[in-house]
Amino acid sequence: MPRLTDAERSELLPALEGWALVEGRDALRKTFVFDDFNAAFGWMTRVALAAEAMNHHPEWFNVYNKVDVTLSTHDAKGLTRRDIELAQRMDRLAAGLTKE
Ligand SMILES: C[C@H](O)[C@H](O)[C@H]1CNC2=NC(N)=NC(=O)C2=N1
Repeated sequence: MPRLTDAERSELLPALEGWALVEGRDALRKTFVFDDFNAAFGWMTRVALAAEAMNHHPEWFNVYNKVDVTLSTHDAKGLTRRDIELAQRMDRLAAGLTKE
């Protein structure tokens, strides 16, 4: 899986709501804020099943109602289409559940 080209980056990244490039690493990051732990962990469970089916796994850190997510393709040492796809799926699964 090739890393995203500059052209792909300028097309795909601005379309992602709330995701930002990580400094010093070719990765994307977003913090999801839910009502409570139940909502956060329920979402994580649904994302986990989708991620496993894609064979593409997030780096994430959960405290109570917040989930900090970092996406990167380890095999490619940077961003690929898979990261964009997982970001989109995460956003879709979180639709209507997040605060702000
Ligand atoms: C062996 C297995 O297919 C690979 O390690 C997969 C699993 N999940 C993965 N997830 C992510 N984020 N990046 C990868 O390169 C990756 N590779």
